[in-house]
Amino acid sequence: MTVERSPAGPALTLATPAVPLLAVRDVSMTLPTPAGPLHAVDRVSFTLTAGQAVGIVGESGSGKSMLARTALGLAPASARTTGSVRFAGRELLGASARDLRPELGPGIAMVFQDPSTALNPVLRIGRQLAETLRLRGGLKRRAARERAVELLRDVGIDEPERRARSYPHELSGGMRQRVCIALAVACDPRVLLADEPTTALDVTVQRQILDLLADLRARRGLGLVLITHDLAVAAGRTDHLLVMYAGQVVESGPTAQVIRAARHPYTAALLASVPRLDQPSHTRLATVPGTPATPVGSAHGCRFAPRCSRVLTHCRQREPVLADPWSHQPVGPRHAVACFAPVGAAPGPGRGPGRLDGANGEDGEDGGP
Ligand SMILES: Nc1ncnc2c1ncn2[C@@H]1O[C@H](COP(=O)(O)OP(=O)(O)OP(=O)(O)O)[C@@H](O)[C@H]1O
Repeated sequence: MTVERSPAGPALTLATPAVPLLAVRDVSMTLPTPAGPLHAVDRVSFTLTAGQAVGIVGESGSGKSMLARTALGLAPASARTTGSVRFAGRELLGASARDLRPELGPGIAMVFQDPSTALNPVLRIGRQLAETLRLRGGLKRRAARERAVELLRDVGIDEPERRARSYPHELSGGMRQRVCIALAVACDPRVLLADEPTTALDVTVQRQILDLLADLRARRGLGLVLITHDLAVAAGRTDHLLVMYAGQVVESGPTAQVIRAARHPYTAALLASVPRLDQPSHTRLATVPGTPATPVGSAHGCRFAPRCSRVLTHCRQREPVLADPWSHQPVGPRHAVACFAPVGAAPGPGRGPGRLDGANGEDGEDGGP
């Protein structure tokens, strides 16, 4: 909290930093499997403020969806969860589904990968929207019908009055996803969690849907959590990035900075696998070598070590913690990495996350997690 002097006189005004809408602190989620406990989410922390977009990226199985579900109190029934998730000041972890409904219903909404499974195939889309508005928004029948059409217009559907009478199968994949987004924002949520919202769509439509999410975020001051396996989707669309590997966040920082100067070898490998416009079309894309780790049972050392090009003996023995590589401070709002040999630093056993070569105060602040 900072104190500012009013220009009109000696009276003081207090300027508080943005209060997080969603504060995820040290959240872990373990699932029982025949091979032992699966640490699907391991000590993850982040915050989201109004109007901010946080991207969660990582390969398939890295724990992105499980993190999102745990944060919403939707982890599988057999899961063991620890940590804290506060939404608008209220603790969500450990609360029953019944207790959560009044908070989550209007407060947090989700958009999923496959719009066709999220819609009822035998109901016209206007009816589906109107039902949601009546049941969850408390609108009367006529007001709900009118609002449904407004919402369709709001998410960029042409001729919304006519389209409201369509069944889901009569719409394109992009239009169906727009309808799902309309359903998600129908009751004015404060947080929108989008889990691979464009993975099932072709590239042009992907861009339109991402533009729509950015537009809704700006107009409604929504906090957006964008989950994707594709760094290119998160780049330029999010303020802060969390890179997940085997259930852990291995790098966290302002998106532009992480993209410009990735410090974790895993992030660097993910970046190398993103196609670039200036690459000749026949260029073979790099892939992250090896297969993703499944965090089952107890393990020693860095989970990425078996696939890492910069691995040290040390990395197989001790687990690196997420820390600010410039200041040796625990994870803060700026760029942090969990690596003993971050990209840009001369590797050396026992140095821990430390000062990086050439690293200085050039990194942007985003006030993020
Ligand atoms: N219901 C479940 N029971 C047991 N293990 C599960 C269950 N759901 C997911 N997992 C495991 O939890 C880990 C994290 O899965 P999660 O779905 O969060 O990954 P992800 O990063 O979202 O990948 P994807 O994009 O493929 O969904 C994986 O090892 C996965 O196999």
